Amino acid sequence: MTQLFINIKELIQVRDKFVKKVSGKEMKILPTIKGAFLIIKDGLIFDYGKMSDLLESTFDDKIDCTGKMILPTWCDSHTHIVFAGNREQEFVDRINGLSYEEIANNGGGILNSAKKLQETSEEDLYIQSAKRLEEVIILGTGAIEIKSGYGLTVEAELKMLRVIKKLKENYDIPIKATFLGAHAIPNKFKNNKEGYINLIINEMLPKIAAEDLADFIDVFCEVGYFSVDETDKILSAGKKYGLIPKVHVNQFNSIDGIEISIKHKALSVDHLEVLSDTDLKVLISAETMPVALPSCSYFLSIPYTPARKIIDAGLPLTLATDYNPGSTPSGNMNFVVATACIKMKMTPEEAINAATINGAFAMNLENKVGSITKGKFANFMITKEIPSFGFIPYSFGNNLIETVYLKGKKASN
Ligand SMILES: N=CN[C@@H](CCC(=O)O)C(=O)O
Ligand SMILES: [Zn+2]
Repeated sequence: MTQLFINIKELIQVRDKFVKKVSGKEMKILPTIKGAFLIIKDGLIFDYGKMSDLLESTFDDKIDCTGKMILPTWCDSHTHIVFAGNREQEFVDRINGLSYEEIANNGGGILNSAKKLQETSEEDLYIQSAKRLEEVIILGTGAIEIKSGYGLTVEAELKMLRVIKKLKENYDIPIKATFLGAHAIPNKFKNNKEGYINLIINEMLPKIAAEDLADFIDVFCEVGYFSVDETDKILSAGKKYGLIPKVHVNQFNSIDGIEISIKHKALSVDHLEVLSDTDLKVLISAETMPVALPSCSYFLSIPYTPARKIIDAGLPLTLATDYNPGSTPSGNMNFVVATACIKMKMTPEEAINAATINGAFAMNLENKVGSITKGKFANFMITKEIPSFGFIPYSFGNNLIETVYLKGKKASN
C-alpha cells in the first residue's frame, strides 16, 4: 500500500538523520520543507522532499494538501487516562476555596479516584478509557504513555494495567505502560506506610512482571506521599524486574527527588513546577528528560515549570498533558503546546520539538515516532489551512487538525 501526499504547504519536523532528542539552543530549530511531498509505504514513512523533486510514479492513494501542513503526531509521555468516573465535585470545592492538598487530606483526591476504580469492572474501565484514548487521537496524539496508580490494591492495580494492555492490543497508537502503585497511601495503610510499600514490592511487582504488564515504574515523590528514601527503595525493586523509572517529582516541594531519580537513571522526571538551582545542576549532569505539564499548572493554578531556566541551561524539555481526573482533566496536546508558548515563554519551535521528538524520547520511542524520518511510523497529522506553524499555539483553543494518520491509516476525519 503506497500513499502520496502532495502540495504540502510545510512539512514540519523533518529529520533526515536520526536524532535522539533536542536540547538547549537546538530546541529553537524546527527543520521543515516548504512545498513538500510525503510518501507512505505499508504504514511507514518512505520518502519526502520538495514538490519539484517528485518523480513520476503510481500510488494506491493520492492526497492533495494544498494550503495545509503536515506534522508528526504529538507524543504524550505522561498520562493517567485509565480512570473511573470524574472528580468535578472537587473542582467546585476548589472554586469555593479548598486547596488541592486540603481536598486530598479530607479523603478526596487520588483516594477518591481509587475508590471509584476499585468498584468499576475491568470491562467498564476499558470502555471509559478507550473513549478517552479515541478522544486524544482525534486531537493529534499519536504515541502515549499511560500510568496505573488509581488502583492501590493488588487486584485494582492489575486491573488498570490489564486495561492498558488491552488498549495496546486494540489500537494502532504506540502505548507504553507505567506502574504507579506508589501514587498515594491507601486508607487501610494510613498508619502503616511500610506495609503498603512491602505490598508494592512483594506482591504487586512480581505479578506485574509475570504478566509483563509494565514498561516503566513511577513514584509520586512528594511531601505527604512517598519520601526520597521510599522512592529509592521502590525504584530499586522495580529495576530488578527491568522497569525503567519515570518519576513524579517537584510538583509542590523540592525534596531531592530529582537526585534519587537520576541515581536510578530515570528516563524522565516529570512536573518540576518547583525547581531549585541545585535541582537544575543535578539535571545538567544527567541523560534524564525533564517533563513539564502545563495543563496541570493551569488547572490547579500552581506555578508553571520554569521552561526558560531549563532550556537556557542547555537542557532538553518535553511537554505532556498529565491527563487525569484530579489535576488535569484534559488530554489536549494542542492546548499544552499553546500554554507552553503563552505562559512558559517557549517559542513555537521549542514547544513543537518538546511535544514531538523529545516526547518520543521520554517514552523510549524515539526510533519509531516523533519526527518525519524515513522508516519511522507514518503517524502524522494534516492541519486545516493555516498561515504558519506558529498559528497552532497562537490560535489557542481552536481545533486546527483536519486528519490524523496512525501507521498510515486514517484515525480521524
Ligand atoms: N501528582 C500526582 N498525580 C497526578 C494527579 C493525581 C490526582 O489528583 O488524581 C498528577 O500527576 O498531577
Ligand atoms: Zn501525573
